[in-house]
Amino acid sequence: TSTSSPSSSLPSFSLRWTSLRVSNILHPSSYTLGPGHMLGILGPSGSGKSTLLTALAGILPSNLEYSGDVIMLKTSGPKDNRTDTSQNLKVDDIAYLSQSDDFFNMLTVRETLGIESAFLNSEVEMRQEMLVNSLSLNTVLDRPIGSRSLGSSSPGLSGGERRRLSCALEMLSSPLLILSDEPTTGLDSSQAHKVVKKLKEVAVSNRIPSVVTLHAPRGSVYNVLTDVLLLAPGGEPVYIGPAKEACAYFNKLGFKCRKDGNVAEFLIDLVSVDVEEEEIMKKDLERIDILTEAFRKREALATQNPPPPTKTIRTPWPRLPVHRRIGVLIKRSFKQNVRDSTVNGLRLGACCLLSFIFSNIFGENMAGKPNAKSVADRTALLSYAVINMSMMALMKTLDLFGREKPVVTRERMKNHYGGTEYLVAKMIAEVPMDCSFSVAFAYLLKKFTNLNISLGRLTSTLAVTTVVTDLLGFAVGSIAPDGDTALAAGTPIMIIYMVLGIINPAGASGDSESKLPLLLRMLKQASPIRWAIESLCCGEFRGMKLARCAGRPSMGALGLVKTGDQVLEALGLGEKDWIHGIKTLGIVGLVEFGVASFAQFVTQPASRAGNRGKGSPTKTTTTSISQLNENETRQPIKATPKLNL
Ligand SMILES: Nc1ncnc2c1ncn2[C@@H]1O[C@H](COP(=O)(O)OP(=O)(O)OP(=O)(O)O)[C@@H](O)[C@H]1O
Repeated sequence: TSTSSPSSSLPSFSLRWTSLRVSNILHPSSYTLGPGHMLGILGPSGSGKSTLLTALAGILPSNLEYSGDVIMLKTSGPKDNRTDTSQNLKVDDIAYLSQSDDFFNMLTVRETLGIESAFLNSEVEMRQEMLVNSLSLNTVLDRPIGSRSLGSSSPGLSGGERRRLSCALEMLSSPLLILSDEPTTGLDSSQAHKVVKKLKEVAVSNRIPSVVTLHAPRGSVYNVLTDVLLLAPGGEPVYIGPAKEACAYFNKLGFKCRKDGNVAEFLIDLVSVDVEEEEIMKKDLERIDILTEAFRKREALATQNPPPPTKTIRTPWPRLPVHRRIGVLIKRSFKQNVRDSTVNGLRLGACCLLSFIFSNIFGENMAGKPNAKSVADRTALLSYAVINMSMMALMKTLDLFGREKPVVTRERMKNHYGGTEYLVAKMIAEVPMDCSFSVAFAYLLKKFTNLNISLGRLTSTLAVTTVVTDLLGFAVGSIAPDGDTALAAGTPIMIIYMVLGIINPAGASGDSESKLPLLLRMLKQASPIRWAIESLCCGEFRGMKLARCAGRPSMGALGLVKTGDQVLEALGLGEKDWIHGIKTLGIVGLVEFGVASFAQFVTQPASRAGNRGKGSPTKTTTTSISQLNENETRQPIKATPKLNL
């Protein structure tokens, strides 16, 4: 394929891969896809279409081994003397449209596009308008995206509209390469044609290559393609070349394509295996063997003449300044949080209901002047208050974190912002709202019961506890690979913190901690629940005078105490005060934030190696994917596998 743009003096880009192979999933292929060209990867389900796409994007899962080179060729210079230079293919050069469409569901289409434009820090309004028009998103611009999960109360956009929005988001930047995985999923034939045509138009107007995987394209979609790669089961390529020459190629091998038939259907049929009937299956396998053998011969010839090495300069997108990046993130998180009226309503309702229930259960002994009989109830009430606020904050944070993860990963792959920036923005946007629930709960609790602790201390302790538990959620969410794992891990962590943090007024004794194994002692030190309860107990009992009670107190030795200080002594908190608990809670929160930031850094998506960034053009040395990763442990590819049917 020619790599130079025939008429323009503007630079054009081509994608070249050589002997690209992935574990035993994808067998080697080499190709150069020219500017404005669109390659369709066709093949039956499981033949490795998506795997090839992720290999080209450089975002293969870490358990897969790969070899081969992928480079971008830049053709530039005056019309009569154009030269090819090669450059690293970085994730942030690529528009990658994955199979799933993930968004912040409380935002509208317009807001979602606006946020992507803001991160791109460039004049993209015109492009945005053009994309909205050509992808027919005008009618849904001000609609919230909503959630497509079963039974969702806000279904929002249809599957096809979400697909077109994903497409628009990826096209907003000026990518050097467009990769789209099944862009036509969920679209009717006219919309599917529209989307593929739009992708091709962007490729043509930007003079860049584009690759799409297609499961079963219609004739109209196939006609948009300029090039085709046909994969057989087991990831065996059987054809790669111009779309218009595919029929002639197979005709030559003895497989006739009907002139009036759908070429895509003919190609897919060539590599399909009917496993229901043994005779037909045998024939199908024989045909595929012939095709793969012919392809391997062609591939061997092609790799005998490797392309010459070249040099390059690349111009990265300037990144937004850090304060503006955080500003955009805060705005988005805030909107996502505030607009979730169902969840917010439920949280407020839970605060009211629980304060009412707690005060009814524990409030009876607390009426009138404080006495020894109320000590256990006061301790239990404060403990449940802490547990309630912590649990609510953690569950909400983990749930939101999990839902945001795919979007954040995608954006961080494009190097829009760093993990710590995301965490800081989330804290600023979400913590005030979370704390407002703590304030409401503390106010109601104080109002309904005869707690001794001041409203200020009760409110601030519960608010700090909420912040620290939010941070715990950030840490767990950052370490866990997805939302489900985070939720599954978060609950037992919280229960451990609860068990270790709760003070049992009947059995409390200061020296019991030293008898615990080291791990449990460490966990006890890290338990926000422990420090919050200790702090509240100090605030409640320090300086309290206990009146004689009429009935017999049920808490053993605690029944004999006369002052709050004696209670604290008995609870093992003799030396401690309210401020000590709050300070330690703050330290726990800082450690959790450190863990979350570190986990975000360690799990940084592939674009960390990219050099987009400081606002000015950057020079890079020429390196192919295989060289870039030479420090990584790459095991040799195993022997050619059998067909994986
Ligand atoms: N990370 C992985 N580890 C192991 N095997 C994998 C991994 N990713 C994909 N595979 C396997 O590789 C094969 C090809 O998967 P891939 O998703 O690329 O197929 P596909 O052609 O895109 O399928 P579909 O059209 O159904 O999306 C499948 O058998 C799949 O199970």
